[in-house]
Amino acid sequence: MARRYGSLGRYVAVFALGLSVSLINISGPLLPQLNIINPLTWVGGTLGNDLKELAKNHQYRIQVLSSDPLMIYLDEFIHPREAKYLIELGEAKFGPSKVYTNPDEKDWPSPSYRTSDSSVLSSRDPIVSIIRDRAYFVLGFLPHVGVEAFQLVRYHDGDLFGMHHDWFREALPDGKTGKSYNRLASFFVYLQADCEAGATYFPHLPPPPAEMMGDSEGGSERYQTTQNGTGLAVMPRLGSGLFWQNLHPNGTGDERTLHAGLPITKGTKIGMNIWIKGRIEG
Ligand SMILES: O=C(O)CCC(=O)C(=O)O
Ligand SMILES: [Fe+2]
Repeated sequence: MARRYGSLGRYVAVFALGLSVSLINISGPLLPQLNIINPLTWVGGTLGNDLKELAKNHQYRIQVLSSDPLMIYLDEFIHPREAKYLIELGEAKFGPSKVYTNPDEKDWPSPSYRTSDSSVLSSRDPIVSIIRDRAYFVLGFLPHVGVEAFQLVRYHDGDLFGMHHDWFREALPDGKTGKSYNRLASFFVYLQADCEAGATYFPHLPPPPAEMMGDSEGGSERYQTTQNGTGLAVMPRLGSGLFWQNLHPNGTGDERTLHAGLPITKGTKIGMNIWIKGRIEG
């Protein structure tokens, strides 16, 4: 008996050795597909968690630029690493930006009115989701019913987006609920600002007061006005941007939120829109 078990043991040992040799043989070519044991994937995963931690703990500052309409400067709202990540997320999906035609703007759209490219980001992405929560925190007590998918907009040399409102003349049906909504508020944040000019310009907003322009915080790097001192021009700065309210409390669009992305004269500017949905009764 003992000898029979002994020889069986030898068979098992030889079989096990053969199996492990064949595993060694196949593990080479298969390695890149096996996420758990591929060291490169593992390092990538670690970096992802690291970015999530960074995103969850990110701090920013705010500054009120106007109370009516509500306009808030978001100082370093997005970390440069988050910005890089979001651009990479949208990179492959850029296509010519669309323009919604409003009935009262008769000569829309002309090809030179909006020359940028746009890309919609996946709402399921974990970093997008952390930033969405950050935006919701800013909204605080403002009643809202959701957020559109984040939209990147990219400008190269000479590109622009002419004067427009972010709100719609006619409320839109919400894809999920079918109920009408309009864009209650907008976040517009610069994810890349390697450009000259290209301010976001609001002709009906108050210009920055002179004392803010020369302040120790570098006010003039953030905001400017036109030569004749009308309107507010917010300069592209990586990670910073604006939050403003588009609708009056009764749900109608605020005409004073008219704005444009002025042409950039050199380089690349990438911004990200986060549009907040407000419920429209009826
Ligand atoms: O590019 C800008 O500065 C503004 C962009 C904008 O207003 C928009 O995408 O709705
Ligand atoms: Fe806009």
